[in-house]
Amino acid sequence: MIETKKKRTDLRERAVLIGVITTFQSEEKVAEYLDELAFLADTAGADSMKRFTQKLDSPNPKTFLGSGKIEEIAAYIKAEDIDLAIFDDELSPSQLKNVERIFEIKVLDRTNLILDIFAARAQTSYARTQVELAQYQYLLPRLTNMWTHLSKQKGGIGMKGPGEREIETDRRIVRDKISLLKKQLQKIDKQMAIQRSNRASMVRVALVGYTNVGKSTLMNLLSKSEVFAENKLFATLDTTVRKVVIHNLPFLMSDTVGFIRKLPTQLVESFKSTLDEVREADVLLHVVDISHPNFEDHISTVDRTIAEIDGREKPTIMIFNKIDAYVPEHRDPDDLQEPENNRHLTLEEWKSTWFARTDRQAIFISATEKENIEDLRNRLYETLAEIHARRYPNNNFLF
Ligand SMILES: Nc1nc2c(ncn2[C@@H]2O[C@H](COP(=O)(O)OP(=O)(O)OP(=O)(O)O)[C@@H](O)[C@H]2O)c(=O)[nH]1
Ligand SMILES: [Mg+2]
Repeated sequence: MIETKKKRTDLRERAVLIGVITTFQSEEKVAEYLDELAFLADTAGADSMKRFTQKLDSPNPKTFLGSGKIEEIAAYIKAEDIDLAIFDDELSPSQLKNVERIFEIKVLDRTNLILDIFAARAQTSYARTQVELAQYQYLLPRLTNMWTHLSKQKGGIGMKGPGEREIETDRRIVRDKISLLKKQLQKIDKQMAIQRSNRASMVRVALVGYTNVGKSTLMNLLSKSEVFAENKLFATLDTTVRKVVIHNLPFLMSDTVGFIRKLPTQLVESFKSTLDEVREADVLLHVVDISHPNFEDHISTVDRTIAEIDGREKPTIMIFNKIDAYVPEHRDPDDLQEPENNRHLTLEEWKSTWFARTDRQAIFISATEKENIEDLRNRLYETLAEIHARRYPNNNFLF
């Protein structure tokens, strides 16, 4: 037989990314979403070979995209030996099936990809159980037509977890599995609640923020411990709690899972217990990567997710991290047009905007360059000492 395709030596999969431009999603926004999708794909172990976008007023009910675009992508997939097509938007189960038939490769959406990364990264049995529950919940409505026509041996991205083993299983078994997992989680939750209540008389602080902003790096810095940090999305899946002492004030600090746009609702649901740390915290430290072009969107995503977890307003300190990497976008001084976004603002301008706000404190730091960390410590001390004194009037930590 003649070898038509070039031999592939690496283990990484080759992916195409697909997004749609609509009245709600400008071309610029879609480009940003696809950047993030490419980062997610990279974290999952796939190289993004090409991006396809289409302007759509409403998605095609059968194939999501129009038939011309579908054919164009299918041709590319064949010619370039692509393993995986990833949509930024969620497809209906039948659209997914139809597109898979035409492309003859795995088709994932953003939710699926995030679930896959979580599955690969879950370390403890608690995290694994949570992810598994989310996967089954995602699988349930798609069970009748998921991947049945694809080779089951192939494996790889999107095939970890229940999808791979139990394609033929009927919904009843999946439902049983879901309720079993829920019971297991409840049991662990109870144990964790007891553990939490044993941590007596200490003020509690939770680090929250978008994924990859530097939460774990900051945790390491403040607690002088070693928490896994790296330039990948969702490096942290399990909440880590450390005792931190600033001057003479001890408190508990927890590092939590990062948030992301369109974090699958199933995941938010099953991670709610992990996020009890957030719910039970006295103060939130909302870490932001100011060097990221979309950091303002990230702030709103995180605020929205926090509101979902716990509606109550909590004292929040905004920590703008990575100031060492912040570069304002160049803007022609003669340009009189209203700028489309705030990316031209200097760091000083950002500071004065945030310092002027009365609802939230803000501080600007670099965790890796250790810039402004003393300020942060002092700020934390002031805020926490006050809470501590109010809550434990007889426990005089000062002397
Ligand atoms: N330039 C720069 N990079 C930083 C800074 N702080 C953290 N990083 C880098 O940002 C990346 C992500 O850091 P993490 O601490 O893992 O981020 P995280 O928020 O815990 O991420 P998840 O656990 O994935 O949600 C790492 O490569 C860090 O080295 C900083 O102040 N400046
Ligand atoms: Mg982390």
